[in-house]
Amino acid sequence: MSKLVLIRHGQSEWNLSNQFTGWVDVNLSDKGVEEAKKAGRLIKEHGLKFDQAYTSVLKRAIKTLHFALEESDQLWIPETKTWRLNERHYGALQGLNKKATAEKYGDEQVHIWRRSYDVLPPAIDDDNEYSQAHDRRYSNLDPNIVPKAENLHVCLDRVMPFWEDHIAPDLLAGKNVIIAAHGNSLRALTKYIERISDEDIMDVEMKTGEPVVYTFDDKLNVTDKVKLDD
Ligand SMILES: Cc1ccc(S(=O)(=O)Nc2cc3c(c(O)c2O)C(=O)c2ccccc2C3=O)cc1
Repeated sequence: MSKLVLIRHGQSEWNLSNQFTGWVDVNLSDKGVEEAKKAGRLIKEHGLKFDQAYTSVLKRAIKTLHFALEESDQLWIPETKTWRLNERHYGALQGLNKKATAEKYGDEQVHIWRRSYDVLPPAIDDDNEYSQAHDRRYSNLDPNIVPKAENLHVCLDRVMPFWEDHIAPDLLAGKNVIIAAHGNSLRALTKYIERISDEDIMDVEMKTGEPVVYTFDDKLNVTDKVKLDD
């Protein structure tokens, strides 16, 4: 038996200002810090002990993981960061708020993007202030891998190799794993674990900072799912 805990990062500064964030490395808001610490207290109260942690290469997820592990006295556990757990890349929308998006692209286009699985937003230009084209943390990646925009399908697909190569083997080895990541990268894992359809996953959204605990049998079938809250 093994356990997997998924935590969506606490509220970020751009969640607060309602801007598309994607791969822009914004910080947690004060509320987001409190959400992360509360997640750690809940983990401690439930006696959850981990063997391995995974997170993205974005500070809002990394700091959520660290606050939660510190509150549960587990900052010492092995930790791996990967771009594959990053949030969906919103392309040229990164940095725009709701008003600016509607003004630039129109309500009809926003409605299409909002409900689509396979439609790409416009790609971000390398000279856009919110582009990651020159970001050192991706310099070791094939430039063709670093996205300039992602649809939900592409985002979910680039998460899954990390599940296959790292997370699933840990769980099959009986390890307990904690992952602090983002709304859409966690959707990918939730979709696979719970066998959710392409259509239904559009309506699945995790709350910020609320730990979700999956229990697996030795064949990686889910035997229990619990959301930790007060
Ligand atoms: C920053 C922001 C802009 C628009 C909104 S919304 O109220 O229009 N709701 C909304 C909008 C979108 C989306 C959304 O989920 C949403 O609730 C998207 O998922 C989306 C994905 C790829 C490109 C564009 C979008 C998108 O415009 C919310 C927040």
